Amino acid sequence: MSSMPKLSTVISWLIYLVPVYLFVLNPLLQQFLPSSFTPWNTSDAYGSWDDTAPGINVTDDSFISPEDGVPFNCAGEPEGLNKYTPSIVYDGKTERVDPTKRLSDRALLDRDDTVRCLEERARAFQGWRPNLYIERMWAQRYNASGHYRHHYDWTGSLARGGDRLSTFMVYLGADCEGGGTNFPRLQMPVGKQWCRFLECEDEATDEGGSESGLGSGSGADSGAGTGTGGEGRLARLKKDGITFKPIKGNAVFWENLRADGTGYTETWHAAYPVTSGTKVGLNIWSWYQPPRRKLG
Ligand SMILES: O=C(O)CCC(=O)C(=O)O
Ligand SMILES: [Fe+2]
Repeated sequence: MSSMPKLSTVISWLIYLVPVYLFVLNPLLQQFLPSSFTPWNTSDAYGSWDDTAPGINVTDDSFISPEDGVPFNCAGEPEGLNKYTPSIVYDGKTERVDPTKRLSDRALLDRDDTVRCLEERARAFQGWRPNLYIERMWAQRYNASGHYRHHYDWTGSLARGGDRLSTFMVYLGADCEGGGTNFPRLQMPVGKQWCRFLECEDEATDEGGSESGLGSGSGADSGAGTGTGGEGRLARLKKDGITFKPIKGNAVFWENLRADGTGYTETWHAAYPVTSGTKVGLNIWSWYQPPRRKLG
C-alpha cells in the first residue's frame, strides 16, 4: 500500500534539491538555453532568437553608429555629405540596385556634431532602450519620378540575430510636388487638423488635374503606377490609407516590430513618385539585436 511521504521527508528533499537547482541545474540551463526561454530574463520583451545566429557585427561602423563616447555639440554646423550613388534594395539576403522598386540616390552622412546629436536624440526618444543601435545615416535624394515602392523596413530577421525596430522618416528637403509617404493599410484619422500633415480628399478636388504618376496598384510591392489628375487622385486617396506630405523639417516615427519580435504588416509603405523638383529624405533606423550568449 502506498502512503504519502511524511512532511519531514519532503522538507529534507527540498533542503537537498534547492541547492542542486540553484548551483547546478540553473547554471547549466542558462548556459545551454537562449535567455528567451528562461523566465527570469524579463529585461526585454523581445527574445525569440537563435543562439547560433550571428546577427550583424554591432561594432561594424559601416552599418551602425557605435556609442564611442566622442563628444559632440548639438549647435554644431552640419558638415559631411558623401557622394550620392544609386540607392539599393535589400531583401534580407542581398543588396542590389533596382530602379523599378527604388529610384533615388543616397549619400552616407559623416558622423559630425549634427549627426551625433540626431543619434543621441533618437536614442533618448526611445528611452535609451537596451540593445538598440542607431544605423549609419544616409540621405536619400529623389528627383522627378524618384520613388520607393511599397515595402517594409523590417525583414523578419530577429530570429537570425537582429532586425529594424523603428524608423524616423525625416524630410530634409521637400522642394517638390508629389513624393508623399504612403501607408495604404492605415486609416485616415478624423479631423481637418491632420490635413497639415496628411494629404486630404478635399485638397485633391480643389487642385484639379495637376498631379500624375501617383497611383499605387494593388497586391505585393505595388507603388509607382500612373494617376489621372484630380479625379484619379481623389479615388486614390479614398482607397490608399494615409499619405504624409513631405514638409521640410518634419519627421514621421513608427515602430516596425511587435513585442514578440514579429513585424507589423501595417507598416507597409512607399515613397510616392516625385512629380517635379527634389525631395531629400533621411531614415534614422534603429537596429535591435540582443546579445549572443557564448556557448562553451
Ligand atoms: O521617402 C519616403 O517617403 C519613404 C522612404 C522609405 O520608405 C525608405 O527609405 O525606406
Ligand atoms: Fe521605408
